[in-house]
Amino acid sequence: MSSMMKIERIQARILDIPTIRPHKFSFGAISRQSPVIVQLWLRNGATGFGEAATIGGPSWNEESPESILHAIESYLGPALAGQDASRFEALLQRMDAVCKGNHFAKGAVEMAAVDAVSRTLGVPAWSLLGGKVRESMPLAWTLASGDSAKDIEEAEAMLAARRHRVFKLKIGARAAADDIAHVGRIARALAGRASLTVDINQAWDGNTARRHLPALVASGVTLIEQPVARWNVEALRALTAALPTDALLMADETVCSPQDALQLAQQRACHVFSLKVAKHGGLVRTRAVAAIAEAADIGWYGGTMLETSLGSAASAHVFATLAGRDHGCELFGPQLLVDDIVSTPMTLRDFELHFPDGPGFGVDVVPERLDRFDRARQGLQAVHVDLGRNSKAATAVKD
Ligand SMILES: O=C(O)C[C@H]1C=CC(=O)O1
Ligand SMILES: [Mn+2]
Repeated sequence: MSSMMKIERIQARILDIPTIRPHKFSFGAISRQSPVIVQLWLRNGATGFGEAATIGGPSWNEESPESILHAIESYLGPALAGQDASRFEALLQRMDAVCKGNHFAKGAVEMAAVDAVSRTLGVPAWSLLGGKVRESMPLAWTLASGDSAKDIEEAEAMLAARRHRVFKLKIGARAAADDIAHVGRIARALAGRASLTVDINQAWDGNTARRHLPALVASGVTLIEQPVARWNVEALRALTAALPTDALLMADETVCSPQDALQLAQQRACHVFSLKVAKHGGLVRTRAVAAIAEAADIGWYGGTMLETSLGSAASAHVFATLAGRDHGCELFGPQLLVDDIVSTPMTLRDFELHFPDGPGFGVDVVPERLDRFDRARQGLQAVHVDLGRNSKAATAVKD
């Protein structure tokens, strides 16, 4: 069997898919996503797909669609040619030997290998990842238009359609007092009908966070994500210790490797990990980070890098297998994009995302859609985050 599972070829390409509206972060706004889609062929004729999405080029962390494509084409793909695709850990070790870091790129390749092997065996990917313990999860939606009235209108529509009742607000681009007022307006409008979380995406220093987190909790926010820089574990520790008991502090950018997870656990520097397949470097390593969460009595959240239905379904497969205490998920990337690359996306019903079964990740990529959004075919340039007039970077230049 294993010679049948040998990797014949790996190909990657960048897609550019517009978002349904600008999505604003503390560091700028995006109006398109540029996922890298990997296709992997086995000698047995089976094929699998993987995805790595970044946000605003390399604005979220060091990796960009271009760096991911380059790492796969020049290093990871050649290192894996002829290898047994079913030996996932061995593939990771080989990729680590030829390429330091580059977790997003490795994650996309490993995802394609898991898909191809699952399809060869005719089984769902979750069965190779430990077996599933859940069929669905509550699905959050991010309100990030930058305008309180528009965000409230959007939330009302989501509630009426029974799609989402957990809303994550992206803050940190404006003065903290303006953000607190924005969160307060939305909290009052949705009181008793929805829960609210905020993601500051590293925008605050420790003192700003210490001063403003109590007001966020007082207005009803129950989960606070990455308020300070990813290196600032000491501030995360102090904020976690001081947070009123109604709310939890969640690490995102700080928790990538199992070693990051262990450090946060040892220092009790958060209550929850946001798990994301891309930043952990694949499905297998997502499980390694989740194991540390469980052992340390830290909760987990099913995070997203705003992937298409492909990367979202792959994430759903690993989230389906995890033990420990979960705090819902945010695999809403497909709903934020104007179009999709699979024939039938995952089902969203009664505020829950229903996880697909297999074979593979249980979603089928439509080749013509890949062609339609292919950056090379569209002749588009690299995506840049829009620094806009609200951003600190733009203000700093003006000042
Ligand atoms: O969590 C992030 O930092 C990235 C992403 C996830 C949801 C969203 O709106 O942005
Ligand atoms: Mn985040």
